[in-house]
Amino acid sequence: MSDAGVDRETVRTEEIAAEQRYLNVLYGKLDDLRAETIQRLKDTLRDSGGPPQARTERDISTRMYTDKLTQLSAVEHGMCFGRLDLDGGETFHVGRIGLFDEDDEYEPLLLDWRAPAARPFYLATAAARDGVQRRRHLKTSWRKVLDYEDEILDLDAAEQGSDLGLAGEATLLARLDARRTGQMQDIVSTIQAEQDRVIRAGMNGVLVVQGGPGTGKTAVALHRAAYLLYTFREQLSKRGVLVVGPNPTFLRYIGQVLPSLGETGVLLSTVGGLYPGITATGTESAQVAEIKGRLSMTDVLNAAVRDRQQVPRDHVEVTFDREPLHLHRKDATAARTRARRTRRPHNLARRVFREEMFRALTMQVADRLGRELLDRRDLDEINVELRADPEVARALDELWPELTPKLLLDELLSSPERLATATAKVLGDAERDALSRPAGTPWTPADVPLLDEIAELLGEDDAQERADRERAEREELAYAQGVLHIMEQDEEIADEERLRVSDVLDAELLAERFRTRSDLTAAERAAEDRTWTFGHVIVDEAQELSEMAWRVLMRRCPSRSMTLVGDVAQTGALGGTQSWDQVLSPYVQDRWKQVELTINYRTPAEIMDIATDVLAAMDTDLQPPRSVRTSGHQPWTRRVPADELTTTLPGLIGDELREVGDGRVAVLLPPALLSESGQQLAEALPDAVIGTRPDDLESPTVLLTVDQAKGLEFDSVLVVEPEAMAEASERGINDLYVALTRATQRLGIVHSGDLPAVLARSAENGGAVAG
Ligand SMILES: Nc1ncnc2c1ncn2[C@@H]1O[C@H](COP(=O)(O)OP(=O)(O)OP(=O)(O)O)[C@@H](O)[C@H]1O
Repeated sequence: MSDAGVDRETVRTEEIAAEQRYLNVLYGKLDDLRAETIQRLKDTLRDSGGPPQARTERDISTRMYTDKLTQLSAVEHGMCFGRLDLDGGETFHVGRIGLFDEDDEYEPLLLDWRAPAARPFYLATAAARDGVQRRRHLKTSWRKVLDYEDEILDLDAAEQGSDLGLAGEATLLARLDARRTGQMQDIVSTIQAEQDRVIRAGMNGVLVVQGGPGTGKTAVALHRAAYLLYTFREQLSKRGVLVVGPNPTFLRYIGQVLPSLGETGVLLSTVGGLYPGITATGTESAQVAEIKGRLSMTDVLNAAVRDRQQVPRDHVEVTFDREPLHLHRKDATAARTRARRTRRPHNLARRVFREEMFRALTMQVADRLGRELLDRRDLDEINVELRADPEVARALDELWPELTPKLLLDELLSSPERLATATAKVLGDAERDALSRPAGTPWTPADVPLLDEIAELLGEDDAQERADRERAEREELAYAQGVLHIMEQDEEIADEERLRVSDVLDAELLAERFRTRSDLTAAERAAEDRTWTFGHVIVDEAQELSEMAWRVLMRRCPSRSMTLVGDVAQTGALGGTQSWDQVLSPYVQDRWKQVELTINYRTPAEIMDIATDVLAAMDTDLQPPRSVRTSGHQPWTRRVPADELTTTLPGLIGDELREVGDGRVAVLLPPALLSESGQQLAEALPDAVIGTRPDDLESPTVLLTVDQAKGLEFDSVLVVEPEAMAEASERGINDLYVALTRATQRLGIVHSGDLPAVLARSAENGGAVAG
């Protein structure tokens, strides 16, 4: 090594040692904070009894300290990842949380990445330094500093910088090249400038983030949730943030990102998961889901509800007081008109209908007895008796029943007559018949927006339910208090010296007993309450949502403080979005803002070249995102006779598995082929699964449809029968684009017929290499 080389090495070793000393101080601080929080939690848990107010405060403290502990544990790995050296000689370290020095007037030891002062770490460039001289990315493993990357922001650097304007390029590329684990990782240490602007955008109004595949939309959406909770804590901790993803597998994939960012005030859900008490496990064709997603379903549901407000053809006869009593068409029609005129939802207007009917029936009975002989009190008595009569009640229920959303929708879809009446003005015969299904069929995700809509049309007479809930809460509270009391009596637990972390874990479990009460986070409460409104709503893969799904989300967010991320070139759902304007204008007219992400962090340039041809074949003026890197692997194609596909694929997949080592391989198949041959393929390979459950992504090989792979990524991807994929639906070409852009390293295309014309370049470039 030359002298200069030796010098550089010495400097590097010294710098690493200095950073290590600093990190030791930070971790010492972290340990102190943990110990202090554990102690406070112990004190809170030991303290029991007292008036309800004191208990409520204790519940809140328990939650607060438990949350804090979770947060302090989540930051252990990679707590400090960067440093900024400013013009005046000042330096700041940046990390996953903020730490302060109490002994030095609370000087910051570590800046939380979300704090305004940390912003130059993401935004400063050589051309716009913002007072920054040097940005340093630290490479650490747990508490150990391994290395660092420095960027000197001066004019020379400005001239030499890459045209993508990347910050911390080496650190970024190392992260992007890493093997995938089946779980998304946070990007706090390498957020890029265009992403930072989205993450830190103001909270008012609707922000649409349009970006091609791999531009970090999901990552940005999640970091934005964390940023908003940090910055607008007061506002958001009361109402919570809702993050909506396309399916449970995707939620599982992103589920770990937020806790590691230290946030718990967020509800992650699909639209299908937003109706409390329902797990939408049913499946149906894309065509049926599309029909259910149309805005015109509001007319169908309105008609379905009105259809449950009947009048007799002439009259209905019941026996009251051993005499016949008639519910006349004329009276019922008048009662129905009055009830409908109130414009109240069905279950609340029902009261008006019944009042009117009881009044008419009272008069009928009075006439029978001789009305002139009766006074007010007699009439009241008759009215009370009529109300108590089961036969009268049954007859009135026939005319205007109390309904639940589930009952109404199940009875609507399983009754050809009801369906025909409700859809008469809206659907043709074929579409109507497509909706028909047997009673008790499991709920599908597309049913959920319908149930939500019906819940609005029916209204809830929930007085009884609320009373029951409050009683149950009181009982649980009493139970938990009892347990705490027993703990307190226990000498061992009361002995401070003997309490250790394991005791606190038990206590955490105990605190779970308080779940349904005051210590619930906004997100937890929201999950149990259909009418909850959120402080902010973030929607990922927003292009997939139907018009009916948008109505659900808009109901959950009357303030319209929303971030919608998506890519209209990737829309797969038949009822999904082609234009953001079309989706949003009914709710906010033109009062929404769009920003674009342009850099692709996932798909290497070799693969993106091919995907770009597919994008160009779509009817869109969208630009493809620019890849930050090449992988050195040309995509390959392989033609295999159709009847040899299932026997040849295992060998091809095996080759890819060897290439990616401990990484992940995804095989993307057209839905028909997956259901036909998926089982046989999965059995022919070790550790291969058909991806139906959320944790299947952690398997080395997973077989999926494009729809299931949306939003996900893998080290290597095999796209099987691209022609069938492109022709499977109206949006097939979009699906093909999605399929091609899932790989972080390698792409193979396996086909039995001719390659679709849009993929001609893949055969030219990579050629038929495999096998
Ligand atoms: N600034 C960054 N630093 C490190 N990794 C990043 C950065 N931005 C994005 N990534 C990584 O790039 C990959 C793609 O990101 P993400 O899934 O968020 O993209 P997307 O736009 O949602 O893609 P798609 O539209 O295809 O679903 C992920 O592995 C993500 O961690």
